[in-house]
Amino acid sequence: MGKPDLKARSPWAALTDVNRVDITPLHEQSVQTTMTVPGSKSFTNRALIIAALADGTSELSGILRSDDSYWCIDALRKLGVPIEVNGDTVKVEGKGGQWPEKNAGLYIGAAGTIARFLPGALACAAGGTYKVEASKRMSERPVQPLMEALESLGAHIHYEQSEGYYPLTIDANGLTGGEVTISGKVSSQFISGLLIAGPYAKEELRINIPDYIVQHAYVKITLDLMNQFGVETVYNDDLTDMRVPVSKYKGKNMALEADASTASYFFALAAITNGRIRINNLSMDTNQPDIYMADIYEKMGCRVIRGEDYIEVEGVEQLQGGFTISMKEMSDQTLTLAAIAPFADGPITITDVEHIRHHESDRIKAICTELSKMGIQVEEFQDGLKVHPGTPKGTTLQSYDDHRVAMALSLIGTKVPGVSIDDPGCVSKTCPTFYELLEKTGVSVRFA
Ligand SMILES: O=C(O)C1=C[C@@H](OP(=O)(O)O)[C@@H](O)[C@H](O)C1
Ligand SMILES: C=C(OP(=O)(O)O)C(=O)O
Repeated sequence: MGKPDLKARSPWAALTDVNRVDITPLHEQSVQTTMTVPGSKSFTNRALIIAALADGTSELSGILRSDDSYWCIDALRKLGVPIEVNGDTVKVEGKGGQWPEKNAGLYIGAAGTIARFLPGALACAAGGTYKVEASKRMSERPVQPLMEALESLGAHIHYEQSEGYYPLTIDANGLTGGEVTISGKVSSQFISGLLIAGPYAKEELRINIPDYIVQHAYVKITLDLMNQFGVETVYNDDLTDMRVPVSKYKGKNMALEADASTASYFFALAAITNGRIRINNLSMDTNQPDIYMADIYEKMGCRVIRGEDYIEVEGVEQLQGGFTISMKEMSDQTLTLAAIAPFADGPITITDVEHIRHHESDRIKAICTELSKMGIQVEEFQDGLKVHPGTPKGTTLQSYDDHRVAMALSLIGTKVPGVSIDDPGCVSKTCPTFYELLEKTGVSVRFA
């Protein structure tokens, strides 16, 4: 296990000095809570970049305060965009598609959203030289298909170390527009990155996807947000053909959605502890794909109430397994499902998620290793895994500097004694308050 990349932890991180968290199971009492979860990472970083590109000022409320959004704000400020932060509200003074700072060095931490959304936004400006550095892991994650697409639209990109990877330098000299073909098999974020820059190209941008898009809902989130900021795109149902007109975003005040991915850990907690959790700042009325974990908890025997402005999950005595499921469309939740799978009454097989081997860690390998350490029988496939029922044995687990590994494994600690997780601070990538929220549900956590 490599050391965590602490440089990527921002001033909004928590627990950076903490080596380990010990989690105590709930025993007799079950979780019965109503709560709210922080803002969506996906909405926050899209809205920040679009607001910075816009004409006029935007006030965004309900932003996520985490490493990923901190580094996004930091990069935009270094580009000369005035951003005022007040709690979870930000005011962004848009610069109309040009960056006031013509020469800047940017650091984007471990954020896939910035790594894939910012390059197009930089390249579409009329001038400027921008060196962009990322965390160690983000510098190993793929970006080449996006960079090649941008180069085909006239962008000048220079790799500082390895061809196709961060760090890299972008010499902004505008994007031509016209037709571009890009695969959606590795990351939907490449496509969102092209779309966000699209209105500032010299001609209409037409994006063709020759295969399919992993997690296409995130592309829909991008298209909808562009529309809300005043840019009307045209696209077909499966999002394989999209057109972006030459246009400009208009500044807008907006309340951002809460994070459905974060919510899912708490629904999972209710599911495995036969408890009940209501989250009252989320509903099914969202494009965030992870909201459909509600359907999976239901399939496993939980009771789900889909309210107009809340979602509630109530667990059962015995969760049901014995199914195979493609998690392609909500692959961030692969780890959550894998972590609760041992508590089901039959094996659960997860397929179609090979791309998560390129996320914050090789997530398939990480979860198989850690579940095996606890004595759970797991079969690892190139594109997924099969988890058999069993009682995990408590031990010290690794988080692989991956927020979702830490959050998913923490769930197991609420059920069985002796679970400790190294470097729990990695949750700050998307949810620095995760352990605080967990404690509020009644789970006891101790930091060492
Ligand atoms: O666009 C987004 O906000 C995201 C897209 C997805 O990435 P990939 O399409 O790269 O899997 C998802 O995993 C990530 O957490 C957020
Ligand atoms: C894959 C993830 O993040 P990123 O935005 O860095 O791709 C994630 O949050 O699970």
